[in-house]
Order: sequence, then structure tokens, then C-alpha cells
Amino acid sequence: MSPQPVISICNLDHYFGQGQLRKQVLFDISLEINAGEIIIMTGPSGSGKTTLLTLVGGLRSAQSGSLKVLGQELCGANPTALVQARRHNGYIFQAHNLHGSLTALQNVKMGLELHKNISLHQMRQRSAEMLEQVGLGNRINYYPADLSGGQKQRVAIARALVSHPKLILADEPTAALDSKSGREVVSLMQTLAKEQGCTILLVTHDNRILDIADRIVHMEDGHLISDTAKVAAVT
Ligand SMILES: Nc1ncnc2c1ncn2[C@@H]1O[C@H](COP(=O)(O)OP(=O)(O)OP(=O)(O)O)[C@@H](O)[C@H]1O
Repeated sequence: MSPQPVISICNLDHYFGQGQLRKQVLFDISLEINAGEIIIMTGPSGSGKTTLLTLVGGLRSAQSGSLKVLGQELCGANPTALVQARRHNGYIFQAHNLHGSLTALQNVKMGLELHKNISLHQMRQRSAEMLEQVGLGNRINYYPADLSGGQKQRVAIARALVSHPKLILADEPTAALDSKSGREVVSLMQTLAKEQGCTILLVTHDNRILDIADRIVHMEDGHLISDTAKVAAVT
């Protein structure tokens, strides 16, 4: 049986602006991503990577073509359906977006707060375990200001993964990090996602992390121009 795609995009176009200012930024995008795959999206600035990522994440509404995420059509979906769709995803951004007034543990716990069937005690326990898994078991009560850039990004990863989402969307997760921390952060994402069977769609300009991908999708001027599977290294 062939695997069910987690993301299925067919002939997707996207426009910004209205009337004379209307500008097409995505052109006829078609792409299928299967469960458990790590896909890296590359391309020059302005080529449409973030726009595509935000459409897949239900952060803006898709206008034309078809975009199915976890079997749900997001093209033409109403705002309530988009809010619902966002709950299935974990998000990791360049600026980790942690709340400065909350500890690492409280930040991670926020990743569970939409999941009403979990008790407060379980939330605390799962968040602490997740921080342990990202190597911050001894920092759970630290505030973001007292953590390094790499540690903050690891808290953001813990927050994204604590609810075991089927899909992780990451936009330039290493951009604010030095090369060693960047590498550690993506290796950690890779290990945890493989453990959880989660799919990752990651946008990056960072060529040093391309090897964690199962496939690399390249965008230029709003077009998807190549989709390359990683060739297994010959030993
Ligand atoms: N909210 C918006 N309103 C109008 N135009 C936008 C908006 N967001 C993006 N664009 C335009 O859409 C095009 C694609 O932008 P996008 O941010 O998706 O590119 P990108 O490949 O992610 O770039 P970068 O690597 O610099 O982040 C660009 O021409 C950009 O100017």
C-alpha cells in the first residue's frame, strides 16, 4: 500500500494585493509529502517559500488550486476550519517566539494548552520530559533571557513537539544561531521527529543543514523548480 500523503498540493496559485496591485507570488505548485518525511525548501529571497509554508500551516487562506493537509482541503476553507487545522501542527520560527515572562517549562506547557483532555499535572510532567529530551532538564525553571540562542531554540522545539503533532513547520530555525548550535538544533529536530513519526517541512537558506532532509524542494520566482530525493551516502 502506498503511504498516504500528509500534504497534497495540486496546481496551487497565490496572489497578494487587490485590483491593480494584485501580484501573483505562487505559480501552479504541485507537491506531495508523505508521513515521516523531512522536506527542506530552499530558494532565493522572495521566491515564495514562506508564503507556501504559511498556506500549508493554515496561517493564511489558500485561494486557488487544491491544498490538502492531513486530508483536509484548506483552499477556500473558512477561518474556523483554518484555526482547527493549525492545532494539528507544531511551528518553529527563526525568532523562537518564546514568552519572556514565562519559564522554559511554562513555555513548553503552552504547546499542550489547546489539548483540553490533559490534566494540569500531566501537562507539567510531559513538558518536563520534553525539556529533558532536548537536553534542558536542568533549565526547566529558567526564563528565556537566561538561556543561550541555541537553548531558546531547543525550548521552541520542545514546545512544538510536546503535543506530538503530525506536522512540524519550521521557517529558518537556524538563522539566529552559530553553525554549531544550528547543527545541534536541526539534528535534534530530526531525531525527535523520526521517533514520533512526524513530518517536517523546513524553509532555510542554511546550506550546512541540507543533509538532514529526505527531499529538497527548490523554489524560484514563485515556481517549484526541482524536487530532489537525497541520495544515500555510499560507504
Ligand atoms: N503580506 C504580503 N503582502 C504582499 N506581498 C507579500 C507579502 N508577503 C510576501 N509578499 C511577496 O511575496 C513574494 C514571496 O515572498 P516570501 O516571503 O514567500 O518569499 P521567501 O522565499 O520566503 O523569501 P525570504 O527567503 O526572503 O524569506 C515576495 O515578492 C514578497 O515581496
